[in-house]
Amino acid sequence: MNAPVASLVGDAGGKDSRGSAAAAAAAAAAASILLSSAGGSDVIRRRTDPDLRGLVLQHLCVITPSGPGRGFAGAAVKLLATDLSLVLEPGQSLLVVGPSGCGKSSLMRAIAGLWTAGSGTVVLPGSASPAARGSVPVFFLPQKPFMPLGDLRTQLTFPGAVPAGAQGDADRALRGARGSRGPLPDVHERTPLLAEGRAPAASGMTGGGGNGTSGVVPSTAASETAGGDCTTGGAGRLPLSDEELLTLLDDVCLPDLVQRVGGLDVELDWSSVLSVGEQQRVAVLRLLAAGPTLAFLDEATSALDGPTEGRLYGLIRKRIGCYVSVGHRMQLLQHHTHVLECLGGGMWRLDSSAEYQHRMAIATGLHP
Ligand SMILES: Nc1ncnc2c1ncn2[C@@H]1O[C@H](COP(=O)(O)OP(=O)(O)OP(=O)(O)O)[C@@H](O)[C@H]1O
Repeated sequence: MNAPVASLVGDAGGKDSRGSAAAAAAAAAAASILLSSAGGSDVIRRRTDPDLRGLVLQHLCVITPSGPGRGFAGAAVKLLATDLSLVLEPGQSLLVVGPSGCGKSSLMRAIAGLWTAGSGTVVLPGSASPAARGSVPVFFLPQKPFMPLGDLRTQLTFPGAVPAGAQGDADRALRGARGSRGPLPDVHERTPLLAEGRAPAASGMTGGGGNGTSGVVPSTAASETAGGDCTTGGAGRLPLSDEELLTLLDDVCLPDLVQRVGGLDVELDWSSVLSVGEQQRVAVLRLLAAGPTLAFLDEATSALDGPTEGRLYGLIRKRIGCYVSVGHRMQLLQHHTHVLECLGGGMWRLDSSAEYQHRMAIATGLHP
């Protein structure tokens, strides 16, 4: 890999689009390209790099799906993000914020490889080799965790290690999660990453402008199981000993769960017997157990009280090198280094957490 970029970098496709008027014009132009080409053959291109420890987005555009069997019947294509480029380095974390329905989850899913409509390039960490054990490149936590059939141990270790050569199973699971919509495309060719060596970020970059239409999910994308947590191929650190599981349960504020349900081997209907907040804590345990290079958390702690959410994010911050979250609570800011604000109509703004808080304080009159 090329020399690391010093800090998270956002740009708007090389254009000077910091001014909101310029950005708005770029987004409007992009929208007209997008809307006229919706249903065409453009796709979000995706690559993996075994040396990458973070995330690279290049000119990413995300739109709502269109065409037969996709999206909402008769609904117009909606621009969710335009011309978003950034580099997330190890130790950096991104909080995606914005009004309800502006496209935060869709953007996250597009980046993770679970959403197909758009254009641009996403580069994700990959396994060093198919047989490599000890690291899961990418892990995705949805708001509502998937609780598979099985005993408590199965819940805690889901989705478990992906054995070498089992990518076909992951692909099948992904295809099932996507509603069997056509074949999974091939992995795009590898090209040198971070080759541009972007300059350190100027603060408060805004964006908009780009093109793209419908999509692609390569076999190296994060695989999802029935809408639940997902990982990319490669083996995780599982299986875990009972002692390790008990320690992790303690970590995620479920110290008495094993005792309460009657043991690790007890089988119950877990989505009924555990509250949503408990299920979210189980999902965070899975994340900590897997120890991925890069994690995506889509409102994954939304059902938790503030102190518990803070404690879990404290652990994530310490143990997961790089992560992207969608969330609404201001307290999440302290657990992320940068903020991507979705402004609607595909527009966005990228700030450091401190800059974002400063702006918010001024906007709400809390700061002179
Ligand atoms: N499969 C789909 N087909 C077409 N449009 C969709 C699809 N899924 C979501 N959308 C639309 O995309 C837009 C963005 O949805 P998304 O869930 O990404 O928003 P969000 O910002 O995460 O919202 P919230 O904060 O309420 O969770 C919404 O208008 C939604 O209706």
